[in-house]
Amino acid sequence: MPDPDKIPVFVLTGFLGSGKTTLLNRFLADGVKTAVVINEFGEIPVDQDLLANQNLPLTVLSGGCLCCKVKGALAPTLKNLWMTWEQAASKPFARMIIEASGIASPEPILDTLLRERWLAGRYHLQNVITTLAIPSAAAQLDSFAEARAQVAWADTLLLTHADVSNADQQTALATRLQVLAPATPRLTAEDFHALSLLTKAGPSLRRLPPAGPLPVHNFRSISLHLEQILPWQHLQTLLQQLLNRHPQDLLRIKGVIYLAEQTEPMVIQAAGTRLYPPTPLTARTSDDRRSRLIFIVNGEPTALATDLNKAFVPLLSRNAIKLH
Ligand SMILES: Nc1nc2c(ncn2[C@@H]2O[C@H](COP(=O)(O)OP(=O)(O)OP(=O)(O)O)[C@@H](O)[C@H]2O)c(=O)[nH]1
Repeated sequence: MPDPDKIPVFVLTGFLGSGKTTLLNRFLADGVKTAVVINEFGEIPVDQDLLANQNLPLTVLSGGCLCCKVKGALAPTLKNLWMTWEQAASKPFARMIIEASGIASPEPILDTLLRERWLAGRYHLQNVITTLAIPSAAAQLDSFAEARAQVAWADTLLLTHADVSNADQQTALATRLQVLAPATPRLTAEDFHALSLLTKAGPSLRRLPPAGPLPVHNFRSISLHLEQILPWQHLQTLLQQLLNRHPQDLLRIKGVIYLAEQTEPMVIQAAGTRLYPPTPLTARTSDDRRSRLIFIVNGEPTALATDLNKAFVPLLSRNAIKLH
């Protein structure tokens, strides 16, 4: 049974664009006071702007993964949050949700939560939930060790994008999961029970992740600030051309953009070669009218960087493209 004196922690993991932030918003809608830690690989964080509820203790750790470059930031973050919690007469949160970056391997995160004595005495790791986008997950599991680790360490697998998947994709994913995690419960994100994951007790015994060197990723991110305000059709054409020219290496695009035809900022997202239509931002932490875009790339992004320069440099202020 979870210890009532410890704060329950939920780790939300899953490959790039698989629906973690979407699910986080659904979880937060239950109104339980929640501290949220969001980890983003890109240098310009976007996810915090996508949260419908901006009125919560939120920490964003960006510019690397919690499993490697920013692993060291997790323990102090959780310690500070606990101190705030302990000193407050009215408790600011009753649970914590950590959203890992889409390319994070979960082991180092679990290692921090389970092996750091001070933390393990105050926080209880309740559930590790891994999202998998049905149309793309089988190929990601074949290509990326990080995706396989996310499945291997999950307490629950949550299948997303069922509405845009077909029977072949569902079978391909089910076949992979039967090999990688045959005993791990699977839910679809639409399933009513997905929402009850935050009240369900986690496993009574946990494997400890093996102590070892931190993972080395083969991913890069490119971020850019766009000062010129474009019509959507123009930007859409530029982005779709990049996605079509780099189907293997360009894994994810996301950003907050300003468009000629809209007064409010918009969110754009692409995962795989799918570019989603822009959606208005309901909440925004700042409003500087500068669009920002993040591209996450597998391998050295030389060819993509060249194409990005060709497409965007005429529209940018000097040195606005950063490789990370
Ligand atoms: N059609 C469909 N779209 C979805 C579903 N879940 C999420 N999306 C969309 O997929 C895109 C990516 O979703 P996110 O929730 O941002 O994914 P993420 O895992 O947080 O992405 P990263 O943090 O970049 O790894 C967004 O445009 C979502 O609106 C789903 O079940 N069906």
